Amino acid sequence: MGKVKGKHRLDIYYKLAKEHGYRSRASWKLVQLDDNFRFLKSAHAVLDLCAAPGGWMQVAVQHTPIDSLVLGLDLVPIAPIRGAIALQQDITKSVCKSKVKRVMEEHRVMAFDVVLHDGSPNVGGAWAQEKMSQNTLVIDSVKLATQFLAPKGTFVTKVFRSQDYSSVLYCLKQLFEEVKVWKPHASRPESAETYVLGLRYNAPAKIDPRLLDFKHLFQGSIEPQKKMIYQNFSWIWII
Ligand SMILES: C[S@@+](CC[C@H](N)C(=O)[O-])C[C@H]1O[C@@H](n2cnc3c(N)ncnc32)[C@H](O)[C@@H]1O
Repeated sequence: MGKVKGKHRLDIYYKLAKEHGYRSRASWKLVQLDDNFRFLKSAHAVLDLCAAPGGWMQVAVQHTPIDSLVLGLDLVPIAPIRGAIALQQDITKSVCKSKVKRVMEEHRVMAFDVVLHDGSPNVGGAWAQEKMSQNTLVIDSVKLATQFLAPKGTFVTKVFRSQDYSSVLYCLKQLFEEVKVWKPHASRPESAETYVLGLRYNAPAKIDPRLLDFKHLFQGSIEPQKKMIYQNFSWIWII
C-alpha cells in the first residue's frame, strides 16, 4: 500500500491490512463478505475482475482449497501473488474473454465457481458521472460472469448506489436464484458503495441481450409496465 495520509492512517482496516500483509484495506471487505456468505471454502476456481493491487486475490488464495485457480484481471499490472495468476486486461474489451479462456484451458477448468468484481472506474470528474461509469462496469462484469460462471455459482460485485442501482438489482434477479445486498463493516459508512451477491447462478441457455445492455437497462428504455411483466414472468425475459 502506498503512503497514506490523514484519517486513513487511523483507519483500523488499513492497520490490519498492513499487519496481515494484505495489499489493500479492501481485502477485509472480502474477508467479511466470505465470513457472512461462505462462498470461497468450496471454490476451485475464482475469477477476480478489477483486482489490482491484488488484496482480494490474496484473500481468495487463502480461503479456497489448495490448488484452486485464482485469476485476477486489471487495467494495471498486479505484482505476482503466490498461488494466483494475474493478467493485465480491460474487462470491457472482448479480447479479455479469450485470455481468460486460455488460462482455463491450461488449468483444465470448465467454469469458475465464484466471480468477484470490486471495480471502480479511473475517470475522476463529477460524482454522478463516476457512479454511472461504475454501474456500467458492473454490467460489464455481469456479462463476463454469464460467460464463465458455473451453474449455481456465486457472483459478488461492488455497486455505487445511484439512480441505476435498482436496474442493476433487476438485472441480477433475472440471473440468480437469490440476490443479497450487504455492506461489510470494512466499507466506510460514508461511502456510496455497497456489495451485491448473486447466489446460485441460473445459467440460462439463452439471455436476452437487452438485459446486459447498459444503454437499454439504464436509460429507462424498458417501460415500467413491461418491466413488471418481465419481472413476473422471467421466462419471457430469459428465453
Ligand atoms: C478498488 S480497486 C480494486 C481493489 C481490489 N479488490 C483489491 O482488494 O486490491 C478498483 C480497480 O478497478 C480497476 N478497473 C477499473 N476499470 C477497469 C477495467 N475496465 N478493466 C479492468 N480493471 C479496471 C482499477 O484499475 C482498480 O485497480
